[in-house]
Amino acid sequence: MAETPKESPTPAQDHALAGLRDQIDAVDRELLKLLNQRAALAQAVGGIKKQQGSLVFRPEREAAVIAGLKAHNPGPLQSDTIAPIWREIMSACRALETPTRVAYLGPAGTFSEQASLGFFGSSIVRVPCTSIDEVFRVTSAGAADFGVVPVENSTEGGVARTLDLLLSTPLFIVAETSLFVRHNLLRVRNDLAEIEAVVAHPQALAQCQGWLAQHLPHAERRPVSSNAEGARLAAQDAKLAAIASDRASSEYGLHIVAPAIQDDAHNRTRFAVLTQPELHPSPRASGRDCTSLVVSVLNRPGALHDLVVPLKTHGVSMTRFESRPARSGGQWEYYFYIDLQGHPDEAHVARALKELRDCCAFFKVLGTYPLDTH
Ligand SMILES: C=C(O[C@@H]1C=C(C(=O)O)C=C[C@H]1O)C(=O)O
Repeated sequence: MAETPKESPTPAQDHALAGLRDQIDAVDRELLKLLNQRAALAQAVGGIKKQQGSLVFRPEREAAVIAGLKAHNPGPLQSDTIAPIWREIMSACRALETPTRVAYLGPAGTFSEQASLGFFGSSIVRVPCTSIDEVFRVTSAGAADFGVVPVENSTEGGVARTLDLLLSTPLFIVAETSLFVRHNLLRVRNDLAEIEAVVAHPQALAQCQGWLAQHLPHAERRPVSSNAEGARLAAQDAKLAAIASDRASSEYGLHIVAPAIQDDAHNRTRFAVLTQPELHPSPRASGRDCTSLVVSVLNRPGALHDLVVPLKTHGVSMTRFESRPARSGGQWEYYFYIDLQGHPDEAHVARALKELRDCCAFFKVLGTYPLDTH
């Protein structure tokens, strides 16, 4: 189709443009001055924290900063853009207090990396790991200050390995973050012919199974440790196709043969931010908090009903309830992963938790933290 010929700019328009850009330059210089003022204040906060021996990162404070700005945003900036902008600003301020080391499932280009950078901003020390187990190990050993692990996906449900490790390690959750997960079919060639195998993380294969069954019914599904690892392999072998992010396509120089092939258009993954309890105090109440628990009950009639009674009595909402086998020698016993709305510093939540603890054979608080601020 022929392009509509554009009018050439008039001298008046050119003059107006130059004037507006001069104003933008002046605003940018003012912003830079203010950002440096902010950074100096954060450094001063860092000095006090050092004297107190307390940690730099305060997820509840950062959540409150973002919520406050969103509530007072006069526009025209859209509210959704406030969180990513301020996460970067706070990341740069935090880095002046101390470097933050963040472990996640790598290599470069994974959704875990994207979630980590989205949450902590880009002024961090990246610690990519080869498995979810390694993220837990590295964080437990103190080689990273925080670990970021996928907990659940809106299509596929809980990430079994994360749930099992949350139960058995002392790390606790200090924050959550979620990510829109858009999977693409990536390949060296830009077509669907002669694909022998699709290589991806088992979660990604599962999230795209409808599309794969329709378009590549005969290709083998080959699970690998991460989608980025799949992309790396596909970059070396034209018979392979990977399922991975836009970022991975540029990282490994692959064509996006088919974009957005996930079966659910609103596919999201929720990640937990973990740390060692002795290093980091549990976040204080922010007003919009989640408390995650894992419990088990004795196998007797009405046990599950008894679990929810304290929540109903004290008006505490349960936002998630998920079971995992307890691996108790084929006894059909379960651990229940429960998310509650609220913080134990709130009296009604504390009362509900106490009564809940009394009716459980096993009870562990995995963490209490501010809800995700998009
Ligand atoms: C400056 C602080 O330290 C960090 C940086 C923050 C910021 O830049 O606003 C907020 C919370 C902390 O993660 C603070 O605790 O206030």
